[in-house]
Amino acid sequence: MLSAFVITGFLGSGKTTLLMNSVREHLKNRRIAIIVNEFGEVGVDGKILKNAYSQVLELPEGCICCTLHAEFEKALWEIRQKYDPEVLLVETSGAAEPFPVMLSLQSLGCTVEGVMCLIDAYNFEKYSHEPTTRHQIGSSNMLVLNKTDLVDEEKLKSVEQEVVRIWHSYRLKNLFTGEPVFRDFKLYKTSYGKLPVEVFEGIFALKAKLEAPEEDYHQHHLEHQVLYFDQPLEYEKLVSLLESFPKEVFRAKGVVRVKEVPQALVVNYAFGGLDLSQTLPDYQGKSFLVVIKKSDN
Ligand SMILES: Nc1nc2c(ncn2[C@@H]2O[C@H](COP(=O)(O)OP(=O)(O)OP(=O)(O)O)[C@@H](O)[C@H]2O)c(=O)[nH]1
Repeated sequence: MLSAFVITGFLGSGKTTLLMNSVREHLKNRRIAIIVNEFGEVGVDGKILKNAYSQVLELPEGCICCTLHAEFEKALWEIRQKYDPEVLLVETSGAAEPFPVMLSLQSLGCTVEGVMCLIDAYNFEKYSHEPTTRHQIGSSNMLVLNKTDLVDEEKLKSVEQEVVRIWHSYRLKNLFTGEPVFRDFKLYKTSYGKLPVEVFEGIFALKAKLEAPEEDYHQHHLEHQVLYFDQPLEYEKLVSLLESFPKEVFRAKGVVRVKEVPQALVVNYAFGGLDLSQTLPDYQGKSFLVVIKKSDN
């Protein structure tokens, strides 16, 4: 049996960072394969992850929980044939719901060892009302309150209460028996996705056999646009561009060359916060920025 972990959580909550920090540390002696899906046709996470892992398969166009369902199953089959991994990690796009992914994993013979939902504790109230967020939390058995370095005790406590409340209201149930799929959840508080080794030891494995729901309940409330830059930008211009985004822009990410820095910069913008500290020294591709915003309809 191939062990699989699903890593879910809203846009910018820290999924890729968790893969870089905890997973790499705790599963370093295992044969790992990663499937990463992003919202938008250009992937950034895959480029970052390929610096750290040899077997990364990107599914950038579309969402693996709805339009890319068949491609996800094909990718899963291929990755098993090619690499024979011991552990598979699926990073869903921040706009995806994990349930259909769990279902595919089970139906293709993987053991779902755990579904981790990353919560951005700092920005949680800005996206907690999104239906996708609620389903992501309710479909998980590990709730990871991330970015705790950016919040005080009081805020963390209120985020925790709200997350737990959502889990109870939206927890996954077997459609036929009405039984909850996960009897309980485990809650972690961390920063930069640093988790204890127990998370990766298979102790939270999903025992229930999942059944497919009949209705298609997943809807996107997000849209995206990709901006390409032919020439390196001035650093200040890039910062002004990012700072000029309206609040409907939840997330922007990309790889952009600027005049002042020799390596391409990884752009990480989430809910008004900007991080330009990471670089991709070997990046040869185009300069681009994926901008994800709440859709008007
Ligand atoms: N301060 C702080 N920043 C964090 C933490 N975890 C992640 N970040 C930053 O948050 C930004 C987004 O992190 P990612 O790991 O790319 O988030 P993601 O969930 O993979 O993003 P999407 O794939 O777009 O949904 C990056 O700039 C990270 O460095 C944390 O615990 N504290």
